[in-house]
Amino acid sequence: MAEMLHPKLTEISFLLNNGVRMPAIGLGTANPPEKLAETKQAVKAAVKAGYRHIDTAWAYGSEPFVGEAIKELIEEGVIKREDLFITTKVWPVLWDDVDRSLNESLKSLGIEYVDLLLQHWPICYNRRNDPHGINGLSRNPVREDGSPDYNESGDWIETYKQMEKIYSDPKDKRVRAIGVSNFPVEYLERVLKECNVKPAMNQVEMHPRLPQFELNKFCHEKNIKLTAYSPVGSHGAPLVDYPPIQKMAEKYNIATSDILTSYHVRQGSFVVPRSVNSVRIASNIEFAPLTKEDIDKLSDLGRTDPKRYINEEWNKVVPGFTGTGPPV
Ligand SMILES: NC(=O)C1=CN([C@@H]2O[C@H](COP(=O)(O)OP(=O)(O)OC[C@H]3O[C@@H](n4cnc5c(N)ncnc54)[C@H](OP(=O)(O)O)[C@@H]3O)[C@@H](O)[C@H]2O)C=CC1
Ligand SMILES: O=C1O[C@H](CO)[C@@H](O)[C@@H]1O
Repeated sequence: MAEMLHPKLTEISFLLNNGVRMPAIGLGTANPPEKLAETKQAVKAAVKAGYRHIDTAWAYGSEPFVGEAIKELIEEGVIKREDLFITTKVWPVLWDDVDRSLNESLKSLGIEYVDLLLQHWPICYNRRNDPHGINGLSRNPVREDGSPDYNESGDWIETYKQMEKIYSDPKDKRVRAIGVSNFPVEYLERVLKECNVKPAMNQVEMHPRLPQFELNKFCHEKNIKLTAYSPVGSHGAPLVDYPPIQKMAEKYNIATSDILTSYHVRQGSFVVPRSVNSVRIASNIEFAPLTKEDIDKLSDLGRTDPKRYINEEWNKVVPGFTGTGPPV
């Protein structure tokens, strides 16, 4: 029997609810401090391997390196700015100053617009100066007793309202689409009720051990796309060594990481694996034609062995974004 030909994940894209086209797979850039500078060569390797979508954030400290890579790729004639899809995010220390956040991101990235701007977390922090922080601000401010320094009178919806104002101004060309990240269903419902622009995206931790059944159902019904972060289990890629997923990879004669990326794209979602290793960057884009039964089997791990990898102290105020996640 002739072998089936499949596209690479980098050749697949989906439309957002405002008509903007977004490549299905992007390179994650939340690199640890000791690997931050490697972001530049990672982005260049990714683009040369076919990626056209880069996921970054004000809070990552990786924007200047993403910017250097974009500049060189354009100068080398590899791509034009409009060939790339750049996502960045507003961190909760700038919850009430989206204009500043966006301008700092654009400056660091060396570009005039981003393709997608996300509210990173529905949280309001107080601003504290920190010369070692991001643009002089502490990323995760804490009080004397070590607890997160939330702004108790702040309302997280203010961030989204400022984002939609920028997006809706016909003279302001700085963002092509807006969305959110780490939003549970009840928070999305509030946005839909109180705001005018429907979020195009909700970026959340998602993989077979955290399949986000409820969010998938809600977002599908409302035409809000999902992006899966930490698709291989974040630092050290623990899901790549997870036996049930390895078994699925053997069936398809493909790398385990490709099962983990294809799992989302096969369901119409976006995925942003991170790597600074050019071999892994290029190998994470093979497409596995998973059947509905295979996807159901993988998602069942979210019932039998649920696990959340991004589980930080300050996430705990967001319902469903702590512990092993929402009940399934
Ligand atoms: N909105 C949000 O709140 C969040 C968004 N994100 C976004 O999602 C991206 C991805 O999530 P992240 O948490 O970084 O974790 P990932 O699940 O992408 O895992 C990254 C780790 O996996 C390793 N890795 C990647 N591919 C392979 C492979 N094929 N085989 C073995 N190891 C591999 C990398 O190491 P190496 O570099 O050595 O290859 C790195 O240690 C982030 O970079 C960021 O852009 C992430 C967390 C939260
Ligand atoms: O986007 C993010 O990345 C870090 C973890 O890598 C997390 O704190 C934040 O939500």
